[in-house]
Amino acid sequence: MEIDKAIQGSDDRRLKTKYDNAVYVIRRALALYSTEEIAFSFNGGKDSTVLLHLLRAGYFLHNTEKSCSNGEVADFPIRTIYFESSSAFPEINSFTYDTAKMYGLKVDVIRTDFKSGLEALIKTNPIRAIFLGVRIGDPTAVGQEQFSPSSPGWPPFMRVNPILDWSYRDVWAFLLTCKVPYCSLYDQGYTSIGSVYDTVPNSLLCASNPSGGEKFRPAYLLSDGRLERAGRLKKFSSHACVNNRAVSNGNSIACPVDGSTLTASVIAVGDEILSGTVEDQLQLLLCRKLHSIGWLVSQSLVVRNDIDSVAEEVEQRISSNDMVFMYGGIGPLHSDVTLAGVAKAFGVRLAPDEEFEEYLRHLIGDKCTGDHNEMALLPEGITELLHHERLPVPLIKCQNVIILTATNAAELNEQWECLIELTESTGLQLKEPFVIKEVTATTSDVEAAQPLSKLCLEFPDIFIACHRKSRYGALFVSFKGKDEARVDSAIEALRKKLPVGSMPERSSQ
Ligand SMILES: Cc1cc2nc3c(=O)[nH]c(=O)nc-3n(C[C@H](O)[C@H](O)[C@H](O)COP(=O)(O)O)c2cc1C
Ligand SMILES: Nc1ncnc2c1ncn2[C@@H]1O[C@H](COP(=O)(O)OP(=O)(O)OP(=O)(O)O)[C@@H](O)[C@H]1O
Ligand SMILES: [Mg+2]
Repeated sequence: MEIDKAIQGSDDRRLKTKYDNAVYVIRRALALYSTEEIAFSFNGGKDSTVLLHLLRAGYFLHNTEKSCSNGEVADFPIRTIYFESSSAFPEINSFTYDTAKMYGLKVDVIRTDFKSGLEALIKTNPIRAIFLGVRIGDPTAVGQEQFSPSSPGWPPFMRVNPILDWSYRDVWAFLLTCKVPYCSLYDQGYTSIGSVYDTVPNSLLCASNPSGGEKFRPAYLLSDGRLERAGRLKKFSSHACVNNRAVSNGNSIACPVDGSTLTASVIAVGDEILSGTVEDQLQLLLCRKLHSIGWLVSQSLVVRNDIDSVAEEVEQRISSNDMVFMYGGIGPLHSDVTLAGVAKAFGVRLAPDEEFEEYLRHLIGDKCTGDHNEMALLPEGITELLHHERLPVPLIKCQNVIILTATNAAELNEQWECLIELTESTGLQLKEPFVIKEVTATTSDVEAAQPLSKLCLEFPDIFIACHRKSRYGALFVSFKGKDEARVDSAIEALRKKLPVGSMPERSSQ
């Protein structure tokens, strides 16, 4: 068996020990469960690629011992499951499918979230154990051992983690020693791969090339494996090279943001806003409030009152922002799906929260019905109640999602003030506010275009945005930055670049 031969022929003693231990775990599992009862969770990532070859070797060794046969593993009979997502890198997708073909894997492609996918799989198949490429150091490895039952709230199965104790270096030693194919992204500086929204090449592998562009060295050259997730930082992080895919996919801002700038997304839930029957005033107010505490708003959007739509947006925004603010869709009505959407995004269920129920009972009193109790269902295990004496009911925080119950500007002002007073428990750090200044210019867009482009290059730390209130009226140029003197310098620099007299006065602050 080529994998076993490659390892036995290597003089890397540490690798041999890791290999032997992993194969031992695999053979224990193969002895405990029948082939029909096990599955292999494969996603084309480096860790699951290592696991694939360990399983092939382990399966072969297990069988040769039983039957004394001697040969290659032609087909791999263990059911392979792949959770395909539209936000996966195309390279990951094609590698997964190519690998499946090359090694004769029987792949079940699942297009739902992990939990419901596994629920359906287990309902229709006798699966009792699933092999995963989880390693110590992965956020999901917390509390896991080589054999760990699935978490409470998940369908019942045994998680088998043969490479739990492998280091980043072990993974690359194995892949390179065995000379097996791996996803091409790892040769382009990616060191751990999530979705296109939260993954960029690891800046520690960034090497400038003579033509001035950026080039990334291959993943196996990362010397400190503890930094393998450095490319899984937020979109606007200073660690991420600007010219990367996650940024270019998501946002066209020239990115005048340093690593310390905190970013937020605002999500309103409301069919009534989307159908144009109600004007959303909270969005504007919330964006202003966030800027006033020095936060950058990276997206503000409205989604339908539909659990999956909410979950999809929340899932995307939580990984690329420091905080997500939500409003709308809270309560006992059929359309109040915000909390269910948040729970789904985090992969947890809604569960009764006694403390919250108590608050509601105080507020609603005897009128408490079954429906009202439904309001006390909160995302399990991730919810924190934000108490403030001026709030009749605490606000809900689920990890980095804050759910506001305000329905108008006055209520939002009140809830915001409470949040500001609660910064210690909310994580809502107060930063130096942005200074925003706006000027008008009487130039045409054609005249203004080039000077403005140059200005953006000269002032990369200032956001410069333009709009017109009427097609033939003045051009409004706004300047946003943390340093007022820099904002003023940018305004003066624009004045010098435009024809004399075309920037008459400062219109507002
Ligand atoms: C086959 C399989 C089983 C899983 N079992 C559990 C589980 O028992 N408990 C849990 O909290 N998460 C479970 N997860 C979810 C993972 O812990 C994790 O959220 C997922 O791999 C995404 O990781 P990422 O956010 O780093 O991409 C499972 C995932 C898969 C693919
Ligand atoms: N979409 C998915 N489909 C099937 N299995 C998955 C999926 N995502 C994660 N897994 C399982 O979880 C394991 C851990 O995922 P993780 O992202 O940490 O590792 P990886 O994708 O193999 O490598 P990398 O760290 O380079 O991304 C995988 O090895 C795989 O077993
Ligand atoms: Mg991965």
